[in-house]
Amino acid sequence: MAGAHQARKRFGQHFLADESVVDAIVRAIDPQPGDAMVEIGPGLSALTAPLLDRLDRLAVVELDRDLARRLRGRWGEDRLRVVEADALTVDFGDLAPDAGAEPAGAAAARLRVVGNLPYNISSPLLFHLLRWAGQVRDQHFMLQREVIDRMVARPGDSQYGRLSVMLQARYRMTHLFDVPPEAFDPPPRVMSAVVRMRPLAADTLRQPRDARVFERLVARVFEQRRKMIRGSLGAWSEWLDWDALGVAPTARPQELTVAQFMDMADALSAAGVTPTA
Ligand SMILES: C[S@@+](CC[C@H](N)C(=O)[O-])C[C@H]1O[C@@H](n2cnc3c(N)ncnc32)[C@H](O)[C@@H]1O
Repeated sequence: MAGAHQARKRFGQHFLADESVVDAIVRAIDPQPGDAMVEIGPGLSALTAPLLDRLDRLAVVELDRDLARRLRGRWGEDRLRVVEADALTVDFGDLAPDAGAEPAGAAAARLRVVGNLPYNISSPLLFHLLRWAGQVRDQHFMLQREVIDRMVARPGDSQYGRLSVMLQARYRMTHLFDVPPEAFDPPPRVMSAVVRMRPLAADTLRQPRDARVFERLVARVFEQRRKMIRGSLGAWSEWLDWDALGVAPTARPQELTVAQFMDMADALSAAGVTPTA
């Protein structure tokens, strides 16, 4: 399957080799001709080719220079825009294939992001992509099963943490199906799965007063996940009226809901606390 290309471990290269899994992912994505879609890590085009069979155009972000060259040689620029870059540094708002052809923001608001992601950067990439959550229609990703368990974990679950809270504040996520190591060449050591992420509808989405305070608060308490939140918050805890919040200062972070984290962050912002304080 990998042909003449030698899979590079440092780029997390595990190429999909099972056609039935490719079909299942493409069916889940359900690409339509006019979609503004971006694929991260196209590799040897296991997903790219069937996506392009259905789309007018596609943009891809690939870090491996050899793979980027192969992709350019296979499709014309009018169909496939190859961005040779580290997805962690890419401005996805600029990438929608027909961005610029429509009024500002309109194309980006339809952005669909897909990919069999490099597992070594999956969490930072998910955090990076959060910046465009307001412009995204949906995201479909193959990830390590363990990462998807963390994304969809609920308060009280052992996997519930920073990733769960930050993503659930913006997205509704569905674990679609598992994919075994044998579906890849070379096979990874872990189980994989496919997740669908759809931004929360406007009537359920809550924006924190200061997104940076919310981010800092969540990061801070989960840095010491076994500690009571009052202890992890240090001086910040003095600004909080625990009774009014309905939160026990002795609670551990994995017991709190996304809404409770938002309430705490908003109380801190209202008190004038800054993310660096
Ligand atoms: C797991 S492979 C998937 C390849 C292909 N989509 C498939 O399903 O067979 C991950 C791909 O992401 C690329 N990649 C790794 N790190 C990257 C990064 N930081 N930015 C963009 N692409 C990256 C790798 O070169 C590889 O092509």
